[in-house]
Amino acid sequence: MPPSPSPTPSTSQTAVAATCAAHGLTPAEFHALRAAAQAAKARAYCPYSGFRVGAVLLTAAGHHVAGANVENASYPVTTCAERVAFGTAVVGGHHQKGFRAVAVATDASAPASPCGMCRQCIREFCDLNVPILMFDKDSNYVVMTLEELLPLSFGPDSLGKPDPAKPQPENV
Ligand SMILES: O=c1ccn([C@H]2C[C@H](O)[C@@H](CO)O2)c(=O)[nH]1
Repeated sequence: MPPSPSPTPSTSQTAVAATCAAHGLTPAEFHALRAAAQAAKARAYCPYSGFRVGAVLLTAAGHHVAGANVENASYPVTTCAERVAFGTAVVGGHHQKGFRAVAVATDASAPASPCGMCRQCIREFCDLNVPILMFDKDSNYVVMTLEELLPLSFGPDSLGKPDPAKPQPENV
């Protein structure tokens, strides 16, 4: 069963500790991801929607890779924060060692979850048990795994391809 979509108040340290224990994060990592996603949100280029989104990836090595949504006058050209972050991670050479978490922050009054296209992008680079941390304007949060957000997903294994998250010469 997916966890309740009801957000957990940011002030609940007990809940944060339980969330972290369930997903292999420390509370310090959790709060650092929240702060980094909120900082990335401030960098959004969103003159059309005014809806700021920040996304931060926690790499296996413990680095943060940030993204924010980048809109365009031709609306469909817009790139979501999550996909900006993954593109940056690929250019930085982070993608083949895997990611431990994805954090997303918005100014919405309830935690917003990644769009379908971004869920599929996350699926390309993350294991199904990777936690997606979603923060609202008050730092209340919901955490769900990729598998909970994208059940019965289509990925590299569906094509009979090797897992790109594992270091392999042909993926370099
Ligand atoms: O997962 C999502 C969903 C939407 N957006 C952005 C795209 C657009 O700039 C704005 C409104 O849809 O939010 C993201 O960055 N990530």
